[in-house]
Amino acid sequence: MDKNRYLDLSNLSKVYETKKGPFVVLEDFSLQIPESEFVCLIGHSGCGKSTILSMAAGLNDITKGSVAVADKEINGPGPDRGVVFQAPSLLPWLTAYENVMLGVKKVYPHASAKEKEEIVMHYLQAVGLSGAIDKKPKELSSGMRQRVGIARAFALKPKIMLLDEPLGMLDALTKYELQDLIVKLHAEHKLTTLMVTHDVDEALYLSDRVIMMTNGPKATLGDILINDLPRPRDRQTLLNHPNYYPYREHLISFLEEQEELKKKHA
Ligand SMILES: Nc1ncnc2c1ncn2[C@@H]1O[C@H](COP(=O)(O)OP(=O)(O)OP(=O)(O)O)[C@@H](O)[C@H]1O
Repeated sequence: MDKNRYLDLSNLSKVYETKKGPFVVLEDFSLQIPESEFVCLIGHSGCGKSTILSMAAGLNDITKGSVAVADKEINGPGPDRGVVFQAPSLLPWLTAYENVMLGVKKVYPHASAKEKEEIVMHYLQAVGLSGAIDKKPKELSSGMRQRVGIARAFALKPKIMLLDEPLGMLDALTKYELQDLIVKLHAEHKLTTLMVTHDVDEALYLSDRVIMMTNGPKATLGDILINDLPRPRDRQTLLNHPNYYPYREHLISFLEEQEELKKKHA
């Protein structure tokens, strides 16, 4: 197995059929993510970030190109890929515990009841929810619901984690808490991760590399920032690092350039 292309997105193109005819959102997008790497994907709204993620998740047909996980080409969703969206789709009539258990039962059909319980409790504890396991989604704050979504994804022990703006709808404080949680989980599990975000500071805090996408239509990879800010990271040390602001400036300049191009072509 080639560990340098643990998640291999190869020459991806996506055409959506619309009333006005075919719409080429994405053209020839390639990205290889080595095992354990954390990659953030940034780009202007509508450039196709979620489209890439949903194709990698197997939830959206690939028009051209391929996605492989650990050398195995995917052709649909699978337990090898955990997915967390902006709002977790929890079943409202089940408790936090039962929502996580649902997936665990599917992925570990042969585990004993005690083993399954241990897995569920381990991940609910890891996301700081041991005190709320019996609460239903409507009794939880949006941050807590997202913690359940994260626990559910990790409990399935996927090979790859796909995060589509998981913190996009949270208030600033909750967002910081969950960023810290994601940093902690990544340090512990070293899961190969592809995460979409709009937030350049979040990208610099979490990632090993930041992939910048050009505008659509026909969006593709525009630039890559190698984020070698030292780990383990904490917010304050990062902000004081001499490379923090140059890296941030690099990302913002790219987005500004794309904004200018967008205006020119409007
Ligand atoms: N099912 C669909 N049919 C037609 N067009 C679609 C469909 N899904 C997405 N699109 C269009 O494809 C483009 C890319 O959408 P996508 O959601 O991937 O972008 P994004 O970069 O994730 O945007 P955002 O940052 O706003 O979430 C957008 O113009 C969107 O309107």
